[in-house]
Amino acid sequence: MSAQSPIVDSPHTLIGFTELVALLHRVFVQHGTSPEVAAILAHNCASAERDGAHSHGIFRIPGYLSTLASGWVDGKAIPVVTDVASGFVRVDAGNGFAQPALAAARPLLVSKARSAGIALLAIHNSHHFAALWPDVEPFAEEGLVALSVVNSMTCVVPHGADRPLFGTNPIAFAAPRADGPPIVFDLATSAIAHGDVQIAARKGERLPPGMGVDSLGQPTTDPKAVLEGGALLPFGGHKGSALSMMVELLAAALTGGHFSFEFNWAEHPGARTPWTGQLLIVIDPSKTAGQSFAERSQELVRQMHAVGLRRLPGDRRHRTRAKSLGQGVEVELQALNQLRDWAN
Ligand SMILES: NC(=O)C1=CN([C@@H]2O[C@H](COP(=O)(O)OP(=O)(O)OC[C@H]3O[C@@H](n4cnc5c(N)ncnc54)[C@H](OP(=O)(O)O)[C@@H]3O)[C@@H](O)[C@H]2O)C=CC1
Ligand SMILES: O=C(O)C1=NCCCC1
Repeated sequence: MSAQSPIVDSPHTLIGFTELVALLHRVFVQHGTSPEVAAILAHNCASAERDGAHSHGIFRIPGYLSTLASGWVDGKAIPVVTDVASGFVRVDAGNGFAQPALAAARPLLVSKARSAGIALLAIHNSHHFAALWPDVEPFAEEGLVALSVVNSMTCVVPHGADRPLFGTNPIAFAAPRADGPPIVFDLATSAIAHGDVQIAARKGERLPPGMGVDSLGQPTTDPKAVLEGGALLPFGGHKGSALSMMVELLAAALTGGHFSFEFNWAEHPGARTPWTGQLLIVIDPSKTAGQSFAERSQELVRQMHAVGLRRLPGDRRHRTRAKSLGQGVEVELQALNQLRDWAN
């Protein structure tokens, strides 16, 4: 199995979303996951590709497969859900992927959020290698507000420090609104996601200034210098750094997962998935808001548009999604052929 895929800027082709999910399902099963885990990861990965979230779509498949081959992650893990307290659910992902752990705990989490108004899900012993928005958006589609954080692997220098410690540590948020898809944002707390640095390196592009440092800690715009011994910076200086620290605390310390600097995959060549933790908070706004929350969030959007805002977070994804569902998902031909090989 080659880790050199996909080739960016190669010819593209179209594939139906359902066909892509089925293809990815076969790829995962062929490479050691259970059919249940494969179904969740395939849908997640195809959704990212469908929405144009390329740094966490098909681009990630070689990393998933080399990780499975290395024995670093258990592709057949069965998550263990514990009902801890009225608003608190805990899942041990069993050294498996985080998304099946979330799926296993979801019914209990939603029922607690609906009865208590708020519920918290702590996932530990888990691997998250994907975009975070697919974890929160479905809650908002059923009228709930959701916030999630996950920590990754050490590659970000805390503001004011000399060496990397934090992960790229994304934060995702989703809220329903009356006249449109949920409001969703999902952002790395690093100046750029690690996946985008890899993509820039493959394309031979430079990074914008202020995103990374080389192995000597000197500012660089060379993505290879960042990947080969260098590191990333937090977005927004001390502010992004504080948020990244918060993600470490919530996603790892509070869940019982590893901090980004605590796991060591050196003895598993090919391992790419951070072995960390994830936190979700789900709120039922009907319990807290005096007026309809969805109407209030719609009003906020109206006012943002009134002051000239043209793009909400999530707008680009939804435009790409609509196009993909109409014409098919645009994928690199070489990457698609490789997936077909891996599926057989
Ligand atoms: N699993 C893991 O450990 C990690 C995963 N990641 C994932 O990497 C992905 C990319 O992260 P990142 O590079 O920070 O994301 P981006 O900087 O591309 O986007 C961040 C958010 O801002 C929105 N946005 C971007 N540009 C604009 C604009 N001009 N106006 C309004 N909104 C805008 C995006 O919406 P839209 O999507 O519509 O463009 C998105 O919600 C995320 O999905 C994240 O979860 C990152 C780090 C670690
Ligand atoms: O893009 C990133 O940054 C990451 N994505 C998946 C997990 C590792 C970090």
